[in-house]
Amino acid sequence: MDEPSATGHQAGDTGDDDARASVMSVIETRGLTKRYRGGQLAVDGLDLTVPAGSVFGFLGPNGSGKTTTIRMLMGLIEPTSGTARVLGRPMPRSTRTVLPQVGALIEGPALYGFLSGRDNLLRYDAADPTADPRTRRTRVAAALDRVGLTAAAGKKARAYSLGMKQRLGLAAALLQPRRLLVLDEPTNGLDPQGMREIRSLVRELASDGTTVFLSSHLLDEIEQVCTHAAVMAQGRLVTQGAVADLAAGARGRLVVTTPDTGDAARVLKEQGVADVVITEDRVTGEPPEGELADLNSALVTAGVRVRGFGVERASLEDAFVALTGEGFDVAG
Ligand SMILES: Nc1ncnc2c1ncn2[C@@H]1O[C@H](COP(=O)(O)OP(=O)(O)OP(=O)(O)O)[C@@H](O)[C@H]1O
Repeated sequence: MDEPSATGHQAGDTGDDDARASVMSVIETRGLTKRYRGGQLAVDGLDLTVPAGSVFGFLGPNGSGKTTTIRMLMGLIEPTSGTARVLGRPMPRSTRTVLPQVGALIEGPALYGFLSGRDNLLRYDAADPTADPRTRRTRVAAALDRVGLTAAAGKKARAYSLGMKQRLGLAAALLQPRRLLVLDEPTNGLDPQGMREIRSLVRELASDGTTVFLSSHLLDEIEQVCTHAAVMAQGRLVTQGAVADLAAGARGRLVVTTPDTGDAARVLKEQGVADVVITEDRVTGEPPEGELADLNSALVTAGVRVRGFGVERASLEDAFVALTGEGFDVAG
């Protein structure tokens, strides 16, 4: 693949196979804040660090400030205070150097319905002053192939399904080699099949070393595709880090499967298990510190017939609840 054509490289700024790039933060913000004119504090003192090569999930309920952050990162709006660096350069000051190296899909792709998918891409590329017209057709064909739209390339875009439109938008973001892809809610409005397609495409892109920053209000989506995540709530960063570490920070629930749920619940409470809940043949609760085998043995000694005993793996949702004391409830 060609190198990005930007000039004035600094250390770790020359490509994905550069070992130095792996230690660089692709996105870094410090105290990033946006207060809209109406007084709404949309983003409040955000310190975000996105490692190179990560698939970074930017998670938060609707209205938590994700789109506002992305718009500041892309130099579309000015922060009220704080700083943002993308690919090591300050934004919005370096927009012209940085943006050619970033593929973005923000708020749905802008497509011409009367043009075919292929012609949309040709036109989009022609509007990019950094794109080489001599390689245009080849690059468009490669991007269509990448997103699985080769067979449908000649169809008018208005005949595309929502998922195909999203994929065409991704193809537009992939017309040139990119070091960073920024996708704002890429699966929003898609059916489960369309969601799966976009997710597997994201995984594939990431396996080539491209850093992917994607926003979502879907916890399980982040768990499925992301290596790292940041969680936003009401404009503030709740937590960030490797997805595995975030979930590991929260303890999973103890689950006992038994026909003797009443007795089991009583024994578990006596043994210090908190928040005991009975659902059908399962009793769950917050495991106490200490040896879990002792709990099992207390159940058996009390004559409780135990079919299953274990601790469920903590999810990102458990972590969110533990950190905010609230459920991860989203509207829409
Ligand atoms: N142009 C604007 N003027 C005033 N307030 C705004 C503007 N854009 C967003 N807001 C407000 O800022 C807050 C954060 O909005 P933002 O769109 O960044 O959140 P989000 O997490 O991206 O949510 P969504 O997924 O719904 O877009 C919300 O309360 C929203 O109403």
